[in-house]
Formats: sequence, C-alpha cells, structure tokens
Amino acid sequence: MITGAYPLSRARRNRFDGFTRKLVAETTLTTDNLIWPIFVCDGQNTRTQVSSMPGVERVSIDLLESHLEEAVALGIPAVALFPITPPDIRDSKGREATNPDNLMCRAAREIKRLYPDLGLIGDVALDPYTDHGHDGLIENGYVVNDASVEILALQAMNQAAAGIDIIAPSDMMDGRIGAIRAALDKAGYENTRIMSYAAKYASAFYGPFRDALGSGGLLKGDKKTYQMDPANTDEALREVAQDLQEGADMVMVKPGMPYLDIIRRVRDNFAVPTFAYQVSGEYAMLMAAIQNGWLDRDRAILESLLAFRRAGCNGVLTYFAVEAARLIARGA
Ligand SMILES: NCc1[nH]cc(CCC(=O)O)c1CC(=O)O
Ligand SMILES: [Mg+2]
Repeated sequence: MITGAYPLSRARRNRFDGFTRKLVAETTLTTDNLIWPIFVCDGQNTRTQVSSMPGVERVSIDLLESHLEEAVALGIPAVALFPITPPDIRDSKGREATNPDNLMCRAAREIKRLYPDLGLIGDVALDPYTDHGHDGLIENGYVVNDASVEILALQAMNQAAAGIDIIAPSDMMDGRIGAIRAALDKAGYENTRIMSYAAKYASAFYGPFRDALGSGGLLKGDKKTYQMDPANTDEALREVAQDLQEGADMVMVKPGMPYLDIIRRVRDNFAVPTFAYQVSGEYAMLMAAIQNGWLDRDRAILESLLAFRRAGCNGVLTYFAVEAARLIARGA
C-alpha cells in the first residue's frame, strides 16, 4: 500500500483522463458476463408484455428465432429459459415438469436447432408447474424435501435430454444437487453442468417474475421454509459449501444488488465460478426510475451490472442483458 502523504500522492491523478482511467480500472463488464433470462409461452405468434417489467416479453416458440437473433449476434453466451405453463396444465404435483414435450423442452430443442452454440440454462423447480405455486411437493401444508428432490432429479434429466446444457436448480431443497448429479451421471449426462442457486433468499424482489409466470396469484403462503432468511450470511457459506461438495460446478446468489455482500463472501471463501441473478424486482425498480426520468438509463444499467463484477461475479443473469450488450458494443 502506497501511503505517501499529500501533496506527493494525489489520487485524482489517475482519474485525470479517459485513457488513464481505463488503464487503472480494476474490473470490467463484457458481454461474456451476461446471461439473458427469457420467458417462453404457449401458442403461435404470441408475444405479451410483462406489465411489472417494462420491455420484458413472453414469446411463443415460433418467435424465438427473431427474439434471440440480436442476443446471439451481440455474443451473449447463454440464455436461461422460463416456461409459462397454462393454468389448466398445472397440478398439485407439478407433473408437467417431467413431460418430455413440455414447453421448456420444446423451446430448448428449437433453440439448439436454431442457435447450436448458444448456451442453454434450465431452471429446475416445480413452481412453473404446480397449481399451488411452490417449488416442491406439499404434504400437510408443508413443502416436503426428499419427495420433492426425487421429482426435481427427474425434471433435470428431462431437461438434459432436451438439450439443456446447464441445469440450474432454484428450489432450495436440501440434497438436490447430489441427487441431480447422480441421476445425470447415471443417464450418461456427465458433462451437463450444474449451476446451483445455492444461496437463494426468500425475497420480495421476485414479485414481478411471479407475475410473468402467472404463479404469483396461485402461490399459497410464502417460501420461507425453504428459501433463506435475508438476515443470514454465514448460512449462505454453508449452503454453498454443501452444494459444491454435492457436485455443483457453479454457484449463484439471488437476488443480486441487495446481496452483494454475500457474493463477495462466497467468492473470497470458495473461489469458484460465481453468478448472481439481478432479479425481476431489481429490474422493475431500475426501470421505474428510468421511465420517470429519475435515472440515466444507460449509466444506471451498466453501473448496476459492473457492481456484480466488482463483488466477484463471473456473470450475471439480467433482464438487461441485450440492452447492456448493445451499450458495450457501442463502447458506452
Ligand atoms: N424457482 C422459482 C424462481 N426461479 C427464478 C425466480 C425469480 C427470478 C426473478 O425474480 O427474476 C424464481 C422465483 C421464486 O423463487 O419464487
Ligand atoms: Mg442448499
């Protein structure tokens, strides 16, 4: 550490001009760091807006080619798929999750056909498929662990068979990473990666996502018996340690911006590929201020994403992915 006293040391010298600022920058945000979550819906030529997420759309499979074209051209490495299951297909056990022709699998096969080099991340949890909106099975009003894990492993295999490259369990059941890893390996999918939502908090910031999926109105109660308490930080390290031990290749912290401290601790303690999800509520919050003219759009987007890199993330799942990639391409 240089401690030379003023006036010999002037911190502002390295901020004097643009090229010097670039030379001394400690972190960068590139398009390689961006993962784009997309919502896929049933039907033909169907495109609907998510009202609480201005600019975010649900699109039917036949529109995926044009929907993804720019993202692919800009070099976004991967997309995360979220299916909108029609209410009449949901049931108490989330059976649709294991249907090889469900929306997620059909979308995955189509995207692989159209864009074979685009990485596909599949969310594993039962909430898009259950009529109660929970991520697992319910017995006597409680989301049960081990029986849920059995179905989640089948769901993961179903996705791997459809061409999903990275399985991303977001359910927060105990032991699901080990069960999924064992099931994948046994079925010959030993190179299918697992990005674990290892430290996922019971957060108010998922509200707009649940609107997008149509699971918000269905959800009975809350997810506090399986998602983490926002008060906790040591517990996040134990969750990550366990998932790594069970075979996770990458870990995720979620939500993002209110949990940058967790990201930094995970990075420092484990030095493994670490991701964060800038969730729907964060997007809604930023967009609301941007639309009001209260924040400068381009700068707010890029600064919010750079913060994840500074906190130690390899990459970020963000609804701003395409917008950010455009800005990066322009050299903003
Ligand atoms: N397994 C559900 C899931 N997967 C991703 C999100 C939230 C993503 C977002 O808010 O953008 C959620 C919501 C929840 O746990 O209720
Ligand atoms: Mg866990």
